[in-house]
Amino acid sequence: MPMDTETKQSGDLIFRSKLPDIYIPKHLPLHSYCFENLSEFSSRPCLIDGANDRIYTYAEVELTSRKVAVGLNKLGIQQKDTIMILLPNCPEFVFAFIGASYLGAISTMANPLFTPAEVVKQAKASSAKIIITQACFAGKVKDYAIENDLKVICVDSAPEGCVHFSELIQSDEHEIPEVKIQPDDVVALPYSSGTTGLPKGVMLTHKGLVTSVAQQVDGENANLYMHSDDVLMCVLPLFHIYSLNSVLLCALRVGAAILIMQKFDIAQFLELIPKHKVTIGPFVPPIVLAIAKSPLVDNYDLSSVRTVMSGAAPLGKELEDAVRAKFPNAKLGQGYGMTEAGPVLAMCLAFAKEPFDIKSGACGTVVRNAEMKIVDPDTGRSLPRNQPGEICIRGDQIMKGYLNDPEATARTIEKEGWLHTGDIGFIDDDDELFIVDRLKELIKYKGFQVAPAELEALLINHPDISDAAVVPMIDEQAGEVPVAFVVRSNGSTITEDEVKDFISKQVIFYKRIKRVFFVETVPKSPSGKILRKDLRARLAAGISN
Ligand SMILES: CC(C)(COP(=O)(O)OP(=O)(O)OC[C@H]1O[C@@H](n2cnc3c(N)ncnc32)[C@H](O)[C@@H]1OP(=O)(O)O)[C@@H](O)C(=O)NCCC(=O)NCCSC(=O)/C=C/c1ccc(O)cc1
Repeated sequence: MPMDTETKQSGDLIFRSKLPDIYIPKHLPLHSYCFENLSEFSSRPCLIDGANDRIYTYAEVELTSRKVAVGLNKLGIQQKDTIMILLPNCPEFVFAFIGASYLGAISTMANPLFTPAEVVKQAKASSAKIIITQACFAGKVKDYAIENDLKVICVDSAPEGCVHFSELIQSDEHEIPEVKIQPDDVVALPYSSGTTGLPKGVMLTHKGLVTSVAQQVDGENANLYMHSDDVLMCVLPLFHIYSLNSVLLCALRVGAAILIMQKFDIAQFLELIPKHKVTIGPFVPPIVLAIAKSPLVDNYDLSSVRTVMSGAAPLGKELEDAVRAKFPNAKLGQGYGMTEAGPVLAMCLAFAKEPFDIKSGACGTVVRNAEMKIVDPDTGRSLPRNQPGEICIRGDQIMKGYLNDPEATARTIEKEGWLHTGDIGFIDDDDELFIVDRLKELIKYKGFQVAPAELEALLINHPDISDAAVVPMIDEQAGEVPVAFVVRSNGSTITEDEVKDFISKQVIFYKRIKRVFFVETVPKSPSGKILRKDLRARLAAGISN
């Protein structure tokens, strides 16, 4: 009998999953939870390095992670300390993350393609005590490490002043210090700008990540069914929570193999799928687009894939239909996540062990053991089915808060525990969630976050710019790209290219400004807030410079 998925609670209309709640062992530290059933698959492949076909079994991954925990501890890392993982996808990423968890330490992850200033900002804000990276990126943190007496560990070779990762693995795993990890202790600290402002450290706890993974893959009728015969394509970067949670942690929990790709390359990607009989593909729309458009696809047998999931940005119906034809045996659907939400709010129920019918365009149904409501952004009142409003979520999986920023935390999570997403959507009669708009100012380039406030702060630093506003512009390849409305200082003749170059030098590629529109003033509310909606409307109406 279907559960009642809609209830009223102190005036709020609350939506729940069609799947019943389950027991979640949220008292366990994350590593203990992930490896709880290890004995069932210890000799099976855990990590497959796509670059060289090297396979690490579950037993090896667990042992190496414990050795790394000891190695980190010998370098001074203790419970509650933070390490920075500045790596592309590679086995060492996994050893470092799980190793830190064993110590009760925290991992903050950053994109290795960040500029030195971007990396240092995060290292400073998170108080990272060690930075783990590749030799080619070590130069980005060299000065900061010397000034602050930090160790830099390189996974491939050890340039002068750096420690080689292999030294960590030489430790005796029995020397792990005894630590008492509390469910509310932080284990991961990704950075996200949330609904407004600059990137902030998102405190994800052991309990939060255990709950999120369980909501996806635990239970008799798992929402995102996967098992130890599955092979997951891990091409999305582990330094973002999507891949870290829905690929790595979910796979570890069920004993599936994780096929690691360091960088997306369509030819190599298509070759690896039949070679390793990939069964589950967690993707983002630009990858789906590449598959739909590539003439190479027809040369490869993609019949091993049974699940294609898209998340992190909206997937249009046409694209969904176009890619469906490329995977003859796959179910296609979407998941909806946000770093602050732990990250998964909704997951496609066609991925359940006993699947439900779904509609294309939906981004799933709220996960089990959680509550969702849709509120009117003006009145705060909760709305019934089929009426769009701000999506809010409550449950043990959401973040503990933003690091050292109680005000931003209070703006995002209400006292009653509801996390506001800044996304506008509605729930239909079949409990499926559809996202229709965004309240928050965030720009998403291929699923990567761009915080307008960050670029605006850089722009107004230029002496020839007196004011600036950054908003998203629709782009076929990237989904959205950042564009700037700029007010020149008195007498300045600064050009579009000069503005673009000024920013390009300071930010990672996906934050580069693609267009500059010079204006007399930036529209603002009486309280000084940039009226981004007006600027987006001007773009939609086809502004010309
Ligand atoms: C794989 C993508 C889709 C495409 O990559 P690409 O084809 O290399 O294109 P890019 O535009 O990213 O990169 C292009 C540039 O970067 C360079 N590049 C690129 N990787 C390299 C490299 N490893 N070395 C060196 N140069 C490089 C590349 O050469 C090129 O440089 P240039 O020519 O100068 O522009 C890439 O954009 C990507 O990984 N996007 C996804 C980001 C992502 O994971 N976001 C998740 C945020 S968290 C979230 O929203 C959670 C949602 C969620 C939803 C559901 C859930 O279940 C759970 C969670």
